[in-house]
Amino acid sequence: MDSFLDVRGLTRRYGGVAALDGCTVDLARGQVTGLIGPNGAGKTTLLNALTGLAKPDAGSVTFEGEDVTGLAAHRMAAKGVVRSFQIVRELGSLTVFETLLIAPPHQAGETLVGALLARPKWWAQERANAAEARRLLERVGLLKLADQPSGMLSGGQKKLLEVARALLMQPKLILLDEPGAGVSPPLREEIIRLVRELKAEGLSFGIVEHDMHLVEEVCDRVHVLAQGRALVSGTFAEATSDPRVVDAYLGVAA
Ligand SMILES: Nc1ncnc2c1ncn2[C@@H]1O[C@H](COP(=O)(O)OP(=O)(O)OP(=O)(O)O)[C@@H](O)[C@H]1O
Repeated sequence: MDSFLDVRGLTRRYGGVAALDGCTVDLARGQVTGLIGPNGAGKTTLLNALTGLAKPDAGSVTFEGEDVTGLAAHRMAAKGVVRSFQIVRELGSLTVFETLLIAPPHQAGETLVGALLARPKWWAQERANAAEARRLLERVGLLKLADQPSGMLSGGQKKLLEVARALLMQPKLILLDEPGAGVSPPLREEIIRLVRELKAEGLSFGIVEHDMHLVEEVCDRVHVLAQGRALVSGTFAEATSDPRVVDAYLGVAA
């Protein structure tokens, strides 16, 4: 089988809490994989561990056959694994265009603040990225808002801008943390359309999401996480009809 992203026995502890506890999941090339599960299941920690923001205590991550366990964010991004970063409120006075350009995390730093501190480097990259940034804003339907302060964007428009920022890094795999959260229904449909379109072009996705409509619409497969590990994997229909999953969501001890 084509090996894309394979997570084996990943463990990450915070004090006495095992946020990930021997988590084994795989994300397939060219597919949208949902990472779902009740609050505190370890979904965000998994995204963080895959993108250098949480160092695993045990286990392994392999991407395209190469061991990438614990690599820093910029190194994962260079390999083609990129996660979306929330647009922080303090940068709301920057225009949409500037916000897109200031945030190529694999280049200038892992955070927006890091990107700001690395300004000279950023200016050089800005010129190279400007044309591509315009193209991507058009792609996600935000070009008409390019000169507006990004703080004025709605929740859904911010999510679209986050996807554009991830795309600027020319990834193979995009990891999205709750793309449907705080998004109005029309823009949620727009995000669903965009993810499907990008998948058709060969991009792969891993999506952490509580909005089951969005998961059902875009995910080829889902892994249901509970208590730091994968409980059930399969299609959305298979997973959500599994009694163990129902129990996990209802808070019944596994
Ligand atoms: N930085 C941290 N420090 C301490 N505990 C943490 C930290 N990050 C996560 N945890 C704990 O690890 C567990 C898993 O958290 P995580 O955020 O990964 O779950 P989640 O599935 O993303 O939850 P949600 O759906 O509510 O966002 C929780 O018990 C959480 O309190």
